[in-house]
Amino acid sequence: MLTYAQARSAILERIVPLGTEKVPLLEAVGRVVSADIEAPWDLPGSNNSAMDGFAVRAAECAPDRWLKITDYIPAGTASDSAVPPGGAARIMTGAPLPPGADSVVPLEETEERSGEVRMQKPVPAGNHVRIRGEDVARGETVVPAGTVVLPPQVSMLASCGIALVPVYRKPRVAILSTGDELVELGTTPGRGEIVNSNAYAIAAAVKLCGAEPVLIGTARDDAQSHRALIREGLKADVLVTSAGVSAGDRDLVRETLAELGVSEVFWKVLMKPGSPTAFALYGTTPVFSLPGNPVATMITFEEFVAPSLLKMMGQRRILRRTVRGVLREEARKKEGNLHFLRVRVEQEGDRYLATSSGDQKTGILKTLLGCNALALLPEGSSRCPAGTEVDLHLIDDSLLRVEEAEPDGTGASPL
Ligand SMILES: Nc1nc2c(c(=O)[nH]1)N[C@H]1C(S)=C(S)[C@@H](COP(=O)(O)OP(=O)(O)OC[C@H]3O[C@@H](n4cnc5c(N)ncnc54)[C@H](O)[C@@H]3O)O[C@H]1N2
Ligand code: MOO
Repeated sequence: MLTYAQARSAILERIVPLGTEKVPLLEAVGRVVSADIEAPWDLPGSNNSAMDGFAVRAAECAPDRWLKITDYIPAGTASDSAVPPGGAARIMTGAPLPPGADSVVPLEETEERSGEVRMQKPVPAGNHVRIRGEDVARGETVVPAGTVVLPPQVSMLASCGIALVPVYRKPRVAILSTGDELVELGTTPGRGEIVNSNAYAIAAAVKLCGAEPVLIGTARDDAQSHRALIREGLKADVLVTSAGVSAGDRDLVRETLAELGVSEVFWKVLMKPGSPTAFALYGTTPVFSLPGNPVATMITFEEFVAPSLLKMMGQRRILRRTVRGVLREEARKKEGNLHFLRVRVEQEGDRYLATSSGDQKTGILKTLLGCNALALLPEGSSRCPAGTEVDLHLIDDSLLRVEEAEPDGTGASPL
């Protein structure tokens, strides 16, 4: 049986980025640029004013000299008439500097009388002038391949007039539930039945990765139903199945996959929850068979599927931030398996302290809601006393945010 680390490597070394596509600028947000993007023009496109004021010839601006106002250049216009010696052009922020002018004097540093203006202090050449191309030169790479598109990239791409952005494709992830006990959301379960929550949990996690979930339904516990839906699922970029993957006599997922030509890379991992996980490939299409217990489903998604989807989308940061931390209380486990303990981590100075979020049985879902990290209790030990140092996979970023929003929503910084 593979260790968790071996299983994760066995998966990730087989995952390759999907193809690329060009999408409208706003659809590129959060996605990864697949080719270097160059500026088609200089930014700014001309020498222009950084202030509302007067465009002047600096050398003509002796203190107490009145200059004739010869032009008016609001933003959005451009003037070809040169500022004559002894003249000044009224200019607004962003408007191109007229010929002859080499400096701008802000309004508040000037004094005006009918048709004339005087500068209150000496004017250096080049004052408040933005030089053509000083931000970006035409042909310069403004967004390199591999960059995640965030608002600053959007600002730059829009400034460059780039309406279609080359990005890695989002995988379509088929989600297949299995089991006769499942009823759909909206139906009250009868005796022996449960709601198919895994399909929704997996879909939510797929969405948060930036990929596209496709719920393809529930396979009943018979070979024909499994075959039909797995065939359907294999048309997607990724297939994720839930349940039917352990030792039960109605666990049909693995044998149906094999029958349909899907090659298994591994089954079973030395981890808890999640030991019956299987991973297989259909050509290059990854197939993840996750165990059915909802906590095991979520943890194996988090540890195996999420990094794979991110890698397929060209992301370079595919793993959660891992820090070393200390258990506040003793934890017991079975020797031989790596245990993922649901914990709440708090930072005290430069130390991370982890407290169990409650009952750790795989059947207890509640404690997954209350945790912000998974603590990895190593394979070799059976007892981890308080104070044991462990790896912590931080599964939400609340540790990085310090300001709390007020209940009315005020108080939180948007950035
Ligand atoms: N003899 C053995 N029995 C079990 C083993 C084992 O190694 N030998 N492993 C146990 C472990 S660990 C897990 S985890 C489960 C995983 O089993 P399966 O993946 O085959 O899943 P099922 O048995 O079909 O279901 C397990 C559990 O999850 C519930 N479930 C299933 N689908 C959904 C869904 N879509 N939404 C919500 N809940 C779901 C299901 O009702 C069961 O309670 O096997 C142990 N047994
Ligand atoms: O390992 Mo199972 O995945 O405990 O719940």
